[in-house]
Parts: sequence; C-alpha cells; structure tokens
Amino acid sequence: MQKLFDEVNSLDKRCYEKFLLSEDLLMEHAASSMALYISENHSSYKSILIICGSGNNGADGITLARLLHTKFDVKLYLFSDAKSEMAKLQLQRAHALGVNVVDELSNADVIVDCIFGTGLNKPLNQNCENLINTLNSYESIKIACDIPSGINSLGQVESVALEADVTITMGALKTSLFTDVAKDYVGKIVVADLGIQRNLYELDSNKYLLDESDMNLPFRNKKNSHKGSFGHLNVVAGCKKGAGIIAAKAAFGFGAGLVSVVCHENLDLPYHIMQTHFISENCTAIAIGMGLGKYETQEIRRLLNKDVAKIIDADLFYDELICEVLNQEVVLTPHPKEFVSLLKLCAIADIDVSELQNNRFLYVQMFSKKYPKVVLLLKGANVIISQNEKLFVNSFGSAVLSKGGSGDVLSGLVGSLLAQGYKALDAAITASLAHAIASRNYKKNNYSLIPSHLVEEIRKL
Ligand SMILES: NC(=O)C1=CN([C@@H]2O[C@H](COP(=O)(O)OP(=O)(O)OC[C@H]3O[C@@H](n4cnc5c(N)ncnc54)[C@H](O)[C@@H]3O)[C@@H](O)[C@H]2O)[C@@H](O)CC1
Ligand SMILES: Nc1ncnc2c1ncn2[C@@H]1O[C@H](COP(=O)(O)OP(=O)(O)O)[C@@H](O)[C@H]1O
Ligand SMILES: [K+]
Repeated sequence: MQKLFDEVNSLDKRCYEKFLLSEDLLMEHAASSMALYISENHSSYKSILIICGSGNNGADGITLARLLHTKFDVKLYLFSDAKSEMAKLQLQRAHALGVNVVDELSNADVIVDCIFGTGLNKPLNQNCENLINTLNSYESIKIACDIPSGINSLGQVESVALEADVTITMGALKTSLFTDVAKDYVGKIVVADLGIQRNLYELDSNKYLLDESDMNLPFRNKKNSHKGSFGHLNVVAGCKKGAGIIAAKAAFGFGAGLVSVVCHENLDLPYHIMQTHFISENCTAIAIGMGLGKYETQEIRRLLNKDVAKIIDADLFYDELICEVLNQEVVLTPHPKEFVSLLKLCAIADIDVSELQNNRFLYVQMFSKKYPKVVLLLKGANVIISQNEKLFVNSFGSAVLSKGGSGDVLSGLVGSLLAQGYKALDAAITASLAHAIASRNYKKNNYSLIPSHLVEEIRKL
C-alpha cells in the first residue's frame, strides 16, 4: 500500500529546512519527471501545448516547456501573468532560451494542464471555466500537472475540471485525487520524483491507497484439512431472498468450507449450499442485512449479539438495532445512502448524500473515531475502508460494478473470509480488492456483468 496525504506543503517545507533542498531544485526535478514521462510515453507525438497559471503549478509548466523545448514543438500559453517568485524566475529562463510563448490556444498532440495545483482556493471564474471547457473539447492526450485544474484540496469539483488521461502528481499521492468525484478527471496517476526518495519525502499518514499486493487470497497451505477447517458461514436471507443467495454463492466460491442460508421459508438453492431455519451450531460467521426487509426485532437482536464474526449490510443501516453492535469488531458495508442513515442513527451527522460524497473521508474519519473497533467499508467509485482511524482506499473498481447484486457478492466475500478466520479488517480489505480486481478481469463490455459473472471471475483470481 502507498501513503496518501491531505496536504504536501508541510512535506515540501521539510525538504527545504531539513534536507536543504531548495524550491528551485524540487521544481526542476518535478518538471524533469514530467519531461521524462512525456518523452518515454509520447515520443511519437510532435506538438505539446503547456497551459500555465500564475502560481507554482504554472511555474512547473514553464520549467517543463524549457526542458522539452526543441525536442518537441512546444507552445507555452500563459493563462495569467506569472505571480509567484518561482514562476517569474522560470519565465526569465524560458525567455532566455527562446521558448515559444503563444497568445492563442491551439490544439496539439499533447496538452499539459498547469493552471492550478494545490493552490486552488476559490471558485473558478468564467474565463477559467471557458478555458478548461475548451481544453476538455480537444482530442489531445491530456496530462495534468499535480492535480487536474478545477479539483480542490478536498477533491471536490465545484463547476468544471480538466479531464486528464494522466495526472503526474508531485512527490506523493494526495487524498484529493481519490474522491469518487475525482475519478472521472484524474485518469492514470503517476507520482513524480522530486529528487528525494519517496520514503524520505513522506512522513507518517493515517491514509493509504491499497495495491493489488495487499490482497491476501485464502489459499490453502495445509494438506491435512477438511471442510470444517474453513469455517461455516450463515447468510441470513430476508424478503428479497436473491440477495442472500447471491452472497452465499459468492462466499462458497471464495473458500468457506460450508455455507448455509438461514431462512424460514424453503428456498431453491444450489445443492452445495445448505438451508437452515436457525443459526447453525458450528457457525463461524454471519452475513446479515442484504435483502432483509421486514423482520422480527428480537430475532435479529439475538443474531447480532451472537459471539461470532459478522458482516452487516443494507437494510440494517436503517434500523436503530445497528447501534447495538457498534462496540463490536463487526464489518459494516454501507453504500452512501445507507451510510447517511447510519450517521444519523448514531448521532454523528444529519446530512444528505451529496454532502457525504463531497466529504467522504471526513465522515468516515468521524465514524471511525467514535467507533474504533468497527471496520467500515463505505462503497463507491473509490471504496474507503476504515478501522481505528486508519483509512484504506480501494480504487480498482469501475462502473462495471454499478449493478444490483454487486454489493451482495461483496458481503458474501467478506463473510467467507470472516468464516475462515480472517480478522475483520483483513477480510474487508481482501474481499474488496478481490471484488474490484475480478471485475476488471471481466472482458466482455462494461455494461453486461451480472453477479454470477463476477463470482466466476473471483474464482479465477
Ligand atoms: N513548493 C514546492 O516545493 C513545489 C511546488 N510544486 C508545485 O506548486 C503547486 C502549488 O503552487 P501554488 O501554491 O503557487 O498554487 P497554484 O499554482 O496551484 O495556484 C495558486 C495561484 O492561483 C491563484 N488562484 C487560486 N485559485 C484561483 C481561482 N479559482 N481563480 C483564479 N486564481 C486562483 C492563487 O491566488 C495563486 O496565485 C503544486 O501544485 C505543484 O504543482 C512543485 O513544483 C513541486 C515543488
Ligand atoms: N462506478 C463504480 N466504480 C467502482 N465500484 C463500483 C461502482 N459502482 C458500484 N460499485 C461497487 O459495486 C457495489 C455495489 O453495491 P450496492 O450498491 O450495495 O449494490 P447491491 O446492494 O444491489 O448489491 C459496491 O461494492 C460498490 O463499491
Ligand atoms: K494542474
């Protein structure tokens, strides 16, 4: 996993003070990293338009123009006069070298957006919006320097933002690049070297971006085993029985030795999945909430208070009963609407979904502070998983998963790992990664996936 930072100004400052690396030096390295990326990945392209704002993001762009001058047909467009000391200095250097400064925008093979970086601190005016809209209309390869212009430090987009193919971010990964909203703008994210090893540049953080290598699949290492060695998951099915059945199938394919669906009505289940009317005696984990609908409170309370691992989803986030388990190490998997209800029930915040989506990290952090034992998995384009105020982001998922039933598969995967003895946080991380990475392996098109395809892909991981 890689660290995420809410801000990097303090990291830059530490470089100046502790390592005696000047702003000029860091900027030279930042621009060199961008130049290297462009030379290595876009060498067949001829023309490059670099659009610069007045601050140090613009200064990065002016430096880049100097470094690529004569190697490509570089055009430097200054959207506003250079204001920062570095921008003024870089402009003098660019002028001295004869870099082509143009007065009008024109299309190019590659455009590099250096209008605003981390300094964006007010709404864009009409001119900025028009500029960004024009750039978005070009068919060029679009590279954002540090962060696509228009995304603020909280990862919010108030009006427009550059739709980048690639974001080359300076020094370290920023949290703002991993909000759900940002996902439509950032493209591929590359970290630029600032002339200091990343482990030296970075300090501690409580936020992490998950890598594929953080997925710890339930491979079987012991030869002397039997079905009981891999746990027994009980999936509680309610009025929408399909949800529980999808979860049970996913769980079985993900390694649980036994899977039973708990339901009072008789169900038509695949032969390898058992049905029970009450919780099994040897049950090692319970998955509950998916499609639960109406239910008898005392019965659910009994289940929630059982001393086994639990994954709780969907309908239970609308019931005060949920507050009774928040001192346990349970896994909760709400989507944004369900999380808004949960926040209200546990008196953390009374907000709507758009406020949550604008500040996902903030509300997850608030929840995790109040309930440090709970593993929360907030669904979305970029899933956030938290426990004890540590946050982990899974950015592997895509719109392929935007289907009814995808969440039920996820509940089954988490339940399966809990049943097999994974700790709650490890179960949530591995299940979430398996869910998203498997969906990427589905090769047909991005609208046709159904839960059984997803389960098939998970079985092939
Ligand atoms: N400090 C350092 O050591 C380094 C800084 N770097 C670059 O510096 C950038 C940060 O530079 P700055 O702090 O100068 O900030 P920016 O260059 O992001 O922009 C700030 C400028 O834009 C103005 N501004 C902000 N919002 C505006 C709006 N909506 N409309 C019009 N004007 C607006 C501000 O008043 C200021 O003049 C980073 O994103 C990164 O690209 C990199 O070169 C790496 C090294
Ligand atoms: N655009 C997307 N990008 C990444 N993941 C997505 C996207 N849309 C949905 N998902 C994932 O799909 C799942 C949907 O779950 P949920 O909304 O609970 O569906 P259901 O309850 O119908 O099964 C979640 O894991 C979510 O993170
Ligand atoms: K930018």
